Amino acid sequence: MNTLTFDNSFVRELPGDALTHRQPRRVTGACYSRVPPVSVSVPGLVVHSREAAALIGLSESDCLTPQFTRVFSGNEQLLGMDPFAMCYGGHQFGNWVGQLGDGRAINLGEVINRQGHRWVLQLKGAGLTPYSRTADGLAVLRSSIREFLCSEAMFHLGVPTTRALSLVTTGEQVVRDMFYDGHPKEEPGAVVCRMAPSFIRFGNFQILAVRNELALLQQLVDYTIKTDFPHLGIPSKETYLQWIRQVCRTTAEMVIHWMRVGFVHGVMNTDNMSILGLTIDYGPYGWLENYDPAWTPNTTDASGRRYCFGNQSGIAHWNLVQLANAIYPLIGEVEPLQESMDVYVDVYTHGWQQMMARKLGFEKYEKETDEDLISDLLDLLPLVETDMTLFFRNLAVVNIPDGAEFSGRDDTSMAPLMEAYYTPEELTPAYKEKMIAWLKRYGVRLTKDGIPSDKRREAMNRVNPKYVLRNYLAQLAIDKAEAGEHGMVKELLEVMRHPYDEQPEKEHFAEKRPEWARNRAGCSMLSCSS
Ligand SMILES: Nc1ncnc2c1ncn2[C@@H]1O[C@H](COP(=O)(O)OP(=O)(O)OP(=O)(O)O)[C@@H](O)[C@H]1O
Ligand SMILES: [Mg+2]
Repeated sequence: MNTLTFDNSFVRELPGDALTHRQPRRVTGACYSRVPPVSVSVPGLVVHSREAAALIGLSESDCLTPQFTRVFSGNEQLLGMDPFAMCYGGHQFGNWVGQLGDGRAINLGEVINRQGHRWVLQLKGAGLTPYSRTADGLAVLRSSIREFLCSEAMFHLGVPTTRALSLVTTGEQVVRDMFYDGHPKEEPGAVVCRMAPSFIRFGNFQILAVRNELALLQQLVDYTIKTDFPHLGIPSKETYLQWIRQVCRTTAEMVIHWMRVGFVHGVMNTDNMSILGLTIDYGPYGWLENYDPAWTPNTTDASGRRYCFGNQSGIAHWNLVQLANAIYPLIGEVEPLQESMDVYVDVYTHGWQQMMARKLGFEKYEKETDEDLISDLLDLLPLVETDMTLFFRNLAVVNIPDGAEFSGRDDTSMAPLMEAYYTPEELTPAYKEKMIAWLKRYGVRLTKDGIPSDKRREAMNRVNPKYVLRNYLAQLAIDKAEAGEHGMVKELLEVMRHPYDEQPEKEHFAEKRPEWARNRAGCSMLSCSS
């Protein structure tokens, strides 16, 4: 542990708040406030991620020391740490809300690992900061388990994400009104240590632009380019535009991955958009079970569905426009910024098409055939409750003979897909006919590529996961953990380390949502209360 090397560039190179007390306040002329984590009474390690630990050179045995638990609960600071909370603002649900900031996240320091890579260590739930506004700076076990498991599950799925190093319980109770309906209750408190090369969000730039702190805005942009986009070279107007275009590309790629695996972020406010295109803030997120583009897990968003599955790409674009507006004063011209926004549309459109083609096992997207084939499938899926993950995974085993025309004459061709339907007994002959007709066209398309079935299956299985962090699975692990039993959290982490592999003894974790979970809180409905 004491071998960690820190290089705290953010606090070294950027101006901080002159005040050092913890009380919530408006912080101007600064990018952060120094604030140490609050000590907790009985820290207890629930789980850690060996892959995340390895990124900063920590071994398995390092993670099992009492010091590891002390440090990542906030009870001990290592030499070289210089804790701070960042100042940022944001658009929440489309409205500018002013200063937000790390209200319960505290950055411990920036580790430089043996390969020279920078990893910022950040505790979430570590106590009051100047940015806590009226809240308590804490996090509960329920939401911390969700954050920890999903961060690592996403990493193993190949989705750009912040990482989770550790999850500790604090031994303290935290009061939460889960559905904001006047029923507060005590829940166990917890702290997650996250890691990312940078936790800077769109909102870090926005707050400076809105306040007209333009010199500081430029300083933060220059710092970001120098630290996280060094290949762009010396900051200049042209560099700023290149930078924005790169943020457009990485953001598009991130959302394409979400669409590939069926992830719904749930609260895509501009303060939850990472400048590195990493998925950040695992709050009221959810995994698409039955394919329904209008689905959102976030109860706070139930009426508008702003952040539902099908809107994610459009919202990311809207958020990028807000970022472009924020850096406009450094460019002074609208046109090049507008053109940069087109990069997003371009990268998203083409990337999404290629991604869908790969999900279907094609070598590459062919507009003439695939445009209709894909859109017809996406029209078919919501007609009856169809589990997205199982549908695509099982599509690989639909029997389409190599080289020979796929007949798709009767129901038997659909057999592997039956597992994906929530009420298979209710499939009407008309629906089956439509699906079989689609499968027939799909078969013709596959024959055209001529990839041998086993090769195609392998390729499909590398992009269509078997195991995702189904909402009800996380909830079952939470129920057990709240009763003091952490085994399922660890077991889920293990399963999610190999999401594309068959794990015969873990088949039950690949099953579609059971009926009891359809309307249960935590499984299909989540609030922002965490
Ligand atoms: N319990 C809390 N105490 C203090 N501030 C909070 C708390 N919960 C949320 N906030 C703050 O409210 C704002 C919006 O919250 P949001 O739910 O997006 O973030 P979060 O889950 O706390 O954290 P992050 O985005 O860092 O993952 C942020 O400024 C956040 O720090
Ligand atoms: Mg947030």
